[in-house]
Amino acid sequence: MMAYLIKGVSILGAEPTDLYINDGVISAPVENAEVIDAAGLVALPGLVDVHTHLREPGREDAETVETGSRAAALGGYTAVCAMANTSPVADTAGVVEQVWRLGREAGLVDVQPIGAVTVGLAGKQMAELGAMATSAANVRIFSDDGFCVADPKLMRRALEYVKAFDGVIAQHAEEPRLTEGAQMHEGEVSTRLGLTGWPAVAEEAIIARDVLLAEHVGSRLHVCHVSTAGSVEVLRQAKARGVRVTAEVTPHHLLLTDELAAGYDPVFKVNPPLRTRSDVEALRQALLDGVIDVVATDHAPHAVQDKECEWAHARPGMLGLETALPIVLSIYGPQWDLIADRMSRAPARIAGLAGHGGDLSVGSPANLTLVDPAARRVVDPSELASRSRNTPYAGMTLPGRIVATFLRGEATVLDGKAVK
Ligand SMILES: NC(=O)N[C@@H](CC(=O)O)C(=O)O
Ligand SMILES: [Zn+2]
Repeated sequence: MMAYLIKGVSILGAEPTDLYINDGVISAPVENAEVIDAAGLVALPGLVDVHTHLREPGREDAETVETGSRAAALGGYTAVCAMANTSPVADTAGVVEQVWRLGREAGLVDVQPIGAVTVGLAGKQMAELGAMATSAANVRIFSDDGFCVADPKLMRRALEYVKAFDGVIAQHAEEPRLTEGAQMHEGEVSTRLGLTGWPAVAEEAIIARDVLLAEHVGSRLHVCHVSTAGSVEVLRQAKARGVRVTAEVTPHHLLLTDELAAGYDPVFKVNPPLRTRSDVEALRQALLDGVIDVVATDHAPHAVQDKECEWAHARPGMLGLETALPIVLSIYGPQWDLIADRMSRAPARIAGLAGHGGDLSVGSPANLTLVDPAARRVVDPSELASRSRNTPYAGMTLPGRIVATFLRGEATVLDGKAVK
């Protein structure tokens, strides 16, 4: 294994220093280390994504564990949690172990499978959560993401069940009766465009119900892709009462608004939908306050034929892994401690990923990324490592180039390029 000397690097914005990597950990100085000139670069703990869609098994034309892992490493990630809405669904020990194994084989990031809450994501019958938890994949997060666990009794039982192994239910909060036929955020723009709306209350009502359920049974709840100002208020109150709830926001909900639907370009179609400027402002503040714990990408690759079609027929979802850190930097600037917390430490804690989200002290696992905050780059979809092209940021100039990423001391990205 190669030893590295990362020369003159700023750890989380501090005064430049030399960082050694040897034997998989941040080490004391060693001889014969490969020197990386890191003048002007910032070192962060490797980013951790609690919400990634890798599409394998089933839709390898849109993404594979390997291509998604490469996109993640290039985005500065060292671990991603793979959502269960694959085909077949990751609702058994066999499927989660398959995804876990594919992640190991790709070797670019730690791929931590998420297990489905219900069989086939159908919302009727609880999946074998215990078998997934005790499998080699060691599943701790369970989610029907793509669908809401709408049945309150089932949700309650799932919350109770995962308590035994300190698991967490990650809810895609969408009351399905309130979003039938929905195409975009319900508001002025949807009225003007004549598209069926997805009202904010469909999200807020489920979050309100679920924090009460989590409180009642004393379990852990995680709320996926929070998108409205009202949801932030529900979460703020629940946290103030001590409910064990965590929440994520996506880069796109921190930046983009429903006005973008006006061009009918399905690249802007996503679930939950892009909301209004005042929602964006509330989400930005909630991430600062800690009411929202983490930035999660909801990286949702889709094949060309599923995206480049009429708005109504297009699949919802957008790419996220390769642009998440640049988008967050463009919004918050060099608040490195905030970024490290919301994109690495807190997600590692929620997902129970020991070894990630560390403090880069001597002896800790060398999971880290080096960023050049001064570099700017234009997002070119054809240059992305993802197998899909559905980025909403094409043509935008973003700050922050990911120069290198290390997974347990092995370089997965060097000079801005994937090593394998
Ligand atoms: N976010 C999306 O719009 N789509 C996701 C599912 C999801 O996260 O709800 C997908 O799997 O494509
Ligand atoms: Zn979702």
